[in-house]
Amino acid sequence: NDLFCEAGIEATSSSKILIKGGTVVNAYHLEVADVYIEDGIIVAVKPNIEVDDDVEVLDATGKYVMPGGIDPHTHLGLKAFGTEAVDDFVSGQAAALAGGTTMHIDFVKPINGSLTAGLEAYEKKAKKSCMDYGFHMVITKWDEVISEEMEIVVKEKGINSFKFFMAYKEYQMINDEILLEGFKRCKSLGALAMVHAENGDAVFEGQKRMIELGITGPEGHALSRPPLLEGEATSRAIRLAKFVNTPLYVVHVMSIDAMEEIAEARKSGQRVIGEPIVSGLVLDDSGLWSSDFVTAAKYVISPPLRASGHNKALQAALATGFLQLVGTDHCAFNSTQKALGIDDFRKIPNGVNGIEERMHLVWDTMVESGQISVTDYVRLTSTECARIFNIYPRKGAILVGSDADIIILNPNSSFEITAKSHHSRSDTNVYEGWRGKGKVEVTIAGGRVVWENDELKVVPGSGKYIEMPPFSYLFDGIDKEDEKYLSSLQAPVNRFKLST
Ligand SMILES: NC(=O)NCCC(=O)O
Ligand SMILES: [Zn+2]
Ligand SMILES: [Zn+2]
Repeated sequence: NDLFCEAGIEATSSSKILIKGGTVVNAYHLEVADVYIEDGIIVAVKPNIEVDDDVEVLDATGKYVMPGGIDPHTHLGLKAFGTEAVDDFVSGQAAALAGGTTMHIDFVKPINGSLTAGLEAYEKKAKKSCMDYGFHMVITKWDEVISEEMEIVVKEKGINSFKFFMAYKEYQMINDEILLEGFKRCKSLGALAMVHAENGDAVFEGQKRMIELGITGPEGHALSRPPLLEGEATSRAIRLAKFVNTPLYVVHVMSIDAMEEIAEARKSGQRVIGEPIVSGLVLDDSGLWSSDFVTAAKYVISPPLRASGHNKALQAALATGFLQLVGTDHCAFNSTQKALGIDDFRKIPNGVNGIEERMHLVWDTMVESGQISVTDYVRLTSTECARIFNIYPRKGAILVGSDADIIILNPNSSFEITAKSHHSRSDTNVYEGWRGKGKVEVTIAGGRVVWENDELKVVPGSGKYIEMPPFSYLFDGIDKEDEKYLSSLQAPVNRFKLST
């Protein structure tokens, strides 16, 4: 549970690795094959590869060899809620690697609205990275400077997504006018618009209502922002994205209400991506009612965990294609930080852990239970994220030429989650005591074995910043839809023009 990266424990493994005899799984195909890696790149995937003695050989017989997980939604070292998240790019990444995630995409928070200032700060935070990472950018205000900065970060800094908060009225909520401006700018740059979808004005009202009733404990958090407020904002964002005709990504889908809005939009042909997070998939709101404040407060996240039933519906939507990939929203605070809200739930820092647990919990809950196939697992935890953020097949695949970010998962082995044994700096874990089947026994990141025999061997500074180019597949054909729309307006445009 120490800081492995800071301790400077060097990876000992060779730059040439052969993974022998495992079942190699990609998003739409699996086969028994060997995987040969040299200098961080996969150079061969086929049966019976012969190698020299200087090659490290890992036996994967009876195990799955899969692309490392990609977590599309993390907040490492986030400064918010009057404090700073405990997991930074050192401990958060150590945790990720121990859980089979080899890349994450973190949200850059602007400084006084400035994107470039925010990005500089995050570049510093990420310097000691021991795994690959990318950035999304948050938009907190709107003017010509921000609009120009958006172009710079897309064209020069490798960022292809922007998030808009429809909640957090006191900090960073934007209104519909800014949402529209932002969506238009995203579209012109080929960048993906993302939303935290809750009606922030109504949440503010709901919070006042709870405080007036004397409900100050963690349960007040969930009671003040019910699913209908998530459904309303999701529906509004979807409709505004349709009006602009740009793709939309809804982060942390926590309720049936939001999920059904996404499903309806997708059924009508709209390009909307829905990202459930692992806490929303496997937990419910019951923990918020614990009589012990530390226990209850650890479950505070926005949008909140919902009543039992929402989680099962989100799992079903993920299994059947209405939702597309799984994130974590990893934003860990320890119990002393959560205690900032001991007298008022509005002051409890929002966020839960998950970066280390996601791969195991999705396996246990979705594959082990029989809801999805092993190939689906790879698609939902890795490949689809790489496609959406336009880095496939460099990431998200075990193909010749792909980065050697690989896990070996033993389906017959088991795992247990505890705050004592996890690698996060948090003193609590929202999945405390969870036991399940399917264990990530080996993690290879950037061609090095970084997790093996329950031990981390990571190299600070070895993680690379992954530039993500604009105009992912989600933008294909958007121009044709625009042309259709414009030609449908020809008749009214010409209606009162005199014929010459
Ligand atoms: N989700 C949450 O409660 N904390 C992190 C910030 C956000 O994603 O809203
Ligand atoms: Zn959020
Ligand atoms: Zn988040």
